[in-house]
Amino acid sequence: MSLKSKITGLILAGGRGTRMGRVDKGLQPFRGSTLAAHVLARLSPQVATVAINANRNLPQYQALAGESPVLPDFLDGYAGPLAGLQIGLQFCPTELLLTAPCDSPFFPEDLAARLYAAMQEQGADMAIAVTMERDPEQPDAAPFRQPHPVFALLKASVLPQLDAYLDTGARRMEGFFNTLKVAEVLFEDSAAFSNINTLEELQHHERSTPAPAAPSAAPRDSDPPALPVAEAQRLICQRITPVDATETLPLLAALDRVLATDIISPINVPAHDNSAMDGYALRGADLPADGTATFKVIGVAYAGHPFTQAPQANECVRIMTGASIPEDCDTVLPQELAAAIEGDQVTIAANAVRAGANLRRAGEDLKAGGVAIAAGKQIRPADMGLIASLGIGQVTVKRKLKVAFFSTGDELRSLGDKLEPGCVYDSNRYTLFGMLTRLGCEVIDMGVVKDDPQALEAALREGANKADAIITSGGVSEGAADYTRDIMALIGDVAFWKLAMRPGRPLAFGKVQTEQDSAWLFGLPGNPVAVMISFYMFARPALLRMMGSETKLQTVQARATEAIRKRPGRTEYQRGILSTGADGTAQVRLTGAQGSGILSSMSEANCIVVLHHDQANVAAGQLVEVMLFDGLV
Ligand SMILES: Nc1nc2c(c(=O)[nH]1)N[C@H]1C(S)=C(S)[C@@H](COP(=O)(O)OP(=O)(O)OC[C@H]3O[C@@H](n4cnc5c(N)ncnc54)[C@H](O)[C@@H]3O)O[C@H]1N2
Ligand code: MOO
Ligand SMILES: [Mg+2]
Repeated sequence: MSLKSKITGLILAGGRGTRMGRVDKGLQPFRGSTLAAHVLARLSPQVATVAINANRNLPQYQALAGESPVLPDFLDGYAGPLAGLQIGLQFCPTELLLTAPCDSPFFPEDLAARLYAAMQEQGADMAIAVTMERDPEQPDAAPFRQPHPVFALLKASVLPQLDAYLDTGARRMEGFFNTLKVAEVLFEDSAAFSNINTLEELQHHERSTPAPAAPSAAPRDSDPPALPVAEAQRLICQRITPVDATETLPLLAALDRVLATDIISPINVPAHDNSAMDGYALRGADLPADGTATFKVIGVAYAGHPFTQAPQANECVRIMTGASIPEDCDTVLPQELAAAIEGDQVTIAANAVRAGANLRRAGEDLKAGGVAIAAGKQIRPADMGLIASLGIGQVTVKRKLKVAFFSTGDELRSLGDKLEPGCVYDSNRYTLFGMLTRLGCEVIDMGVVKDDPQALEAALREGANKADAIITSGGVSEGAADYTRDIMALIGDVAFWKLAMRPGRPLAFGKVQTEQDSAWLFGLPGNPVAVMISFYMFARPALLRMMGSETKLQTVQARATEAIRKRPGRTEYQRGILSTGADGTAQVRLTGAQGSGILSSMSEANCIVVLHHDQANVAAGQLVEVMLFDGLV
């Protein structure tokens, strides 16, 4: 069943047109027909059938709708878009309803497909379009998220919820959406969702060049607001879900893998009360309140060789660290704290040891039946030891992630090739290999792919069939040979973002789909440092999430040894060298030139200085956040 056949379109034309002098907006003449006719032309190819919600001029709308219905609100008094939605859902003969307002004729031709993909992935009841906008009054301020709730794809089955919401007298769209699970889909082209509110705006659009039919047709911002890093990370994470498949491995083969199930302790750890010191086990009640007391040694307890007899008053047991505490004993005197030891007589002074001291209680580390390590943890050396301490020799982990990667560019030469004029050796594949291997992925190296649309398409298809994710480098910017963009968009649902960050400004993210399979695609920029930064900031958390883990990169604060220039409104990642200053505190200096092609300084660096979105220039001596390359564990 095609997607189109599952969707009914609804043009929302039931408003009062208050800002247009109460004219019927949808019927305003526009580029040879009417606004509503333009919306109908955009909507029809994406849906099985289109209905129009209108409350006035019904014959004119009916003429436009042809065989399809024109639906006035069921509620009285121009109750707003939710009333239109209600009647649309009542009519809706298909599983899904896609709405578009009658005054926004430029919306994307892949609106339905992209909203549907997000709805499916997130198991949502509906999906809405979102764009990033900038306040024209404050062009330097951070861009903000603008939801477009009138561009919504909904399950027809939410009608009872809408009826109940409207019955309360509430009319706000956002209020109703809060009762549903909503997926948000970021569209790069904010102009595509602009609506025509006033007659002046209508005249302005009427005069401007008519939009051709392609999706890129809507009037484009010359430079759409760049997406903040946190927002891009959120949008990526929102779409990605962990793989389901698991495998059971011997403990020694499970290092760095992600636990698929909780490790439940089958025993108390330690299994028995035992001594934390080499010394003498005794009953705390026998310790002297003042002066000294002498105890008779009645036996010896070794780790692994318990002493089974219970001491009586003023008797003790010589005990080694880790040995079980003999019955009735609750205190261990470290041997060096004895006042005197002669033969089998040990003399102890008052206050030499506190009753109850130097004992490790059964279960004080882990209780039998308790969760020793929660699912989702990447197994590190300490976890290996902990699991072994429970007597567990096999663990169930998430299956390895398969990640295909290739470099794009006619200028790239592989190792061993002659370096002709204008060419460079392909380095990105090597950094990607290293980063993916460190992350514990199964890597599929697909080599270098030329700037040739057919070769790129073949490579992306092969990657989608073989791997869970594809990582490419190069060709995502605006250059004349940057074909990757077009091919990615052609065979997948891939968005191209300009990010408010440096380096790593361009990034493509989405899904590549073939007849057989699909894979997530991370189209990283070509510049070698940008590849690494984009990988760490976006691909890494997404791949970890797919692996079932939520491990975050650790950061520390360090004093900048020099002033750092920073423009607010974007995140900057600078290569740094972290060390301990003369005063014993952490300090960081930059590695020098920060161009995104300068890989040597990435190699020299041991950390990244993260200068946050809103942060301005940093003065020497100020604290900055630092991300370490090498973790201890
Ligand atoms: N007009 C604009 N131009 C550029 C913009 C922009 O916003 N507007 N962004 C710049 C930024 S920032 C980056 S980063 C790059 C990204 O470009 P592409 O992703 O299209 O990558 P390419 O053009 O293919 O290559 C860029 C650069 O990197 C070298 N490269 C590529 N792959 C490799 C590799 N595997 N090993 C070594 N070096 C590689 C390539 O030779 C180029 O020098 O776009 C800017 N331009
Ligand atoms: O920001 Mo581009 O990402 O390095 O030069
Ligand atoms: Mg380029």
